[in-house]
Amino acid sequence: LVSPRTHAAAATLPRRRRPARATSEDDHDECVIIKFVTGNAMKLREVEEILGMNGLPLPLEMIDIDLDELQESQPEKIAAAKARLAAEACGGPAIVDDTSLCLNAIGGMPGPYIKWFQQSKVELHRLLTDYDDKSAFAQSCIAFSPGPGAVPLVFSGVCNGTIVSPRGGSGFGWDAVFQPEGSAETFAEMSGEAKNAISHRSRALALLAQHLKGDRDLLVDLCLEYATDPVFLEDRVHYRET
Ligand SMILES: O=P(O)(O)OP(=O)(O)OP(=O)(O)OC[C@H]1O[C@@H](n2cnc3c(O)ncnc32)[C@H](O)[C@@H]1O
Ligand SMILES: [Mg+2]
Repeated sequence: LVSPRTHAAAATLPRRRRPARATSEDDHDECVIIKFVTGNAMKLREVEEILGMNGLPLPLEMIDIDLDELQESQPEKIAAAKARLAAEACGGPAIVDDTSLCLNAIGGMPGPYIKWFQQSKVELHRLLTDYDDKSAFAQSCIAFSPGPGAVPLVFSGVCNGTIVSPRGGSGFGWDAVFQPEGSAETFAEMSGEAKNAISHRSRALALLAQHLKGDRDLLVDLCLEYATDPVFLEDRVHYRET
């Protein structure tokens, strides 16, 4: 983490020394809450399970907003655009996840368009009927924005696997047709803990947590400098009980 407004260039900038804080300022730190923004309750649950109580150096609050999503083939760009919107909607630091499922035999499609495939009820395993190559990978792009107007940072986690006929009753989305490499079970046949131990999402969140744990004071400064009066999208927002 580096000085506000330039954090994307982290590697090239000297680290800022933070002055000693008065008690009232320390209290102010407690106001910095990072919002995890998603419209998907199942994704939300996994993120809570993966990060647990102490996964990040600042409190994380889940907020249910179904953000508009950029249509774009590069998932990192989609996640970054989503994080920008999320930070604007919350008026403060925000984290989002954008997930792709890429089938290698058909050039990585549907990739980030997987949500629309799911909604159209296309049976994913049938897409590969004419292909020997059933391999696929799931990718989670987790983007963090310290506040409105900031350049988000994106962390990517990948889980390789195979597309199979649907098996298993737990999980969500395409979990029943994705069998991760090295496992005899699909994600939907595994326990939540087993999925979280190897999933695309947990890999991306581990990178995020590793990045944010560096210097808590600097992270607080960064978030406070971007903080503005909250601009809530009143008609689309409701809080989730945490
Ligand atoms: O509000 P957001 O966070 O965007 O939630 P979403 O459901 O729109 O999620 P995505 O835009 O990332 O779309 C990914 C699609 O893949 C599904 N999905 C995401 N993560 C998954 C996972 O770990 N296992 C199975 N399906 C998943 C999800 O239900 C969507 O249909
Ligand atoms: Mg989405």
